Amino acid sequence: MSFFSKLRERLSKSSSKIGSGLDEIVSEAGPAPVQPAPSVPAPAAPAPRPTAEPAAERPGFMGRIFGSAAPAEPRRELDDAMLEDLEDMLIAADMGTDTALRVTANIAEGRMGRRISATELKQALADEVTRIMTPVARPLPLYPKKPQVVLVVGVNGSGKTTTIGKLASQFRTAGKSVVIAAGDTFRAAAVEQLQVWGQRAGVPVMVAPQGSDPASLAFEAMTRAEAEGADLLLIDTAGRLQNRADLMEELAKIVRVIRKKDPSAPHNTLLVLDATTGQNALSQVDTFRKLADVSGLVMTKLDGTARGGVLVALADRFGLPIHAIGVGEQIDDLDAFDARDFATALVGL
Ligand SMILES: Nc1nc2c(ncn2[C@@H]2O[C@H](COP(=O)(O)OP(=O)(O)OP(=O)(O)O)[C@@H](O)[C@H]2O)c(=O)[nH]1
Repeated sequence: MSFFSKLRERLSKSSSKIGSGLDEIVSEAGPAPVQPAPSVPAPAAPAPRPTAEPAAERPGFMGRIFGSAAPAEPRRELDDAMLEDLEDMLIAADMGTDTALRVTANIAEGRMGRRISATELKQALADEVTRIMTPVARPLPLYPKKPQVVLVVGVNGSGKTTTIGKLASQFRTAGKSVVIAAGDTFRAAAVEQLQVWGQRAGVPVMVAPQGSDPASLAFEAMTRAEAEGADLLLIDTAGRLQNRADLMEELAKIVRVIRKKDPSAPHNTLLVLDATTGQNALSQVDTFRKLADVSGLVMTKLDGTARGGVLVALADRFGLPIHAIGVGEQIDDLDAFDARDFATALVGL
């Protein structure tokens, strides 16, 4: 199955919320406007011929020639009330107030007073989402630097381990050599999980005794990656946010230590976000940008949530590159982020 088909299928909670929201908004229209009465009296209608079919269902002349046309879609005049409904629906779909307002205003431009269908509205929304997201849809940049050091940050449970496993596997498939460092040394379960992913991906995972200093593990991993001429070093980190000062110090120390080996490292700092947290993802970006020099985002768990609209809010507010999205727990359920594919799937087109 192509990733786009998977995305369409797995984004269905978000897309059915948005898609059916737009259908409802349009169907809330009152009766179609009354046509002005013809100035010339119409000729008396011929007496209806007895027929099994109601006359209204008979196809017109063009329909008889080209085959029967689909029933016309309901339409609603785009006015202030409809825009307000649209804005509320976008906010409910986790796009955030500012983004919802901007998107609504852009959709209104040039369309006020026109009677539009749900399909036209979906198309207009997909265009707006694509416009916002195109500048941030950038795959993880790869540098000739060996090893390219990728620091992976994010709160516990956001999907860091899984993302590292999936990335490692994809890089391996692309012929790159990879080393993983299990930098959350406090959580034995996290280390074990990373080892399982490493096995699946065929990538060595460097671990340290529970509770030991993650920075010294990072240094050892850097030494090994250099010695082996590895293309990439992926470093997992702890995600405890209860004590930000500790976490900040831990991350800063990892960076200090790897810079002893390569002053330009880390080359990427990926923040992994869980789509099911909705608007909370915005405050996580704020927090992690203060803790680390976040260079790009990965959004996981877009399957199984109706809150996928938050990715639009993130793109609009921060403009940070979105490198990849996750739509499941399997190794091939992560792929580069494509703005048009995402927008189309999100609105249910
Ligand atoms: N449905 C779904 N589940 C995912 C996705 N990505 C990760 N998960 C699941 O989310 C859970 C947490 O993922 P982890 O990769 O362990 O998250 P973490 O950030 O490393 O968390 P810690 O190990 O607690 O630090 C696991 O059960 C994963 O299988 C995704 O894209 N979709």
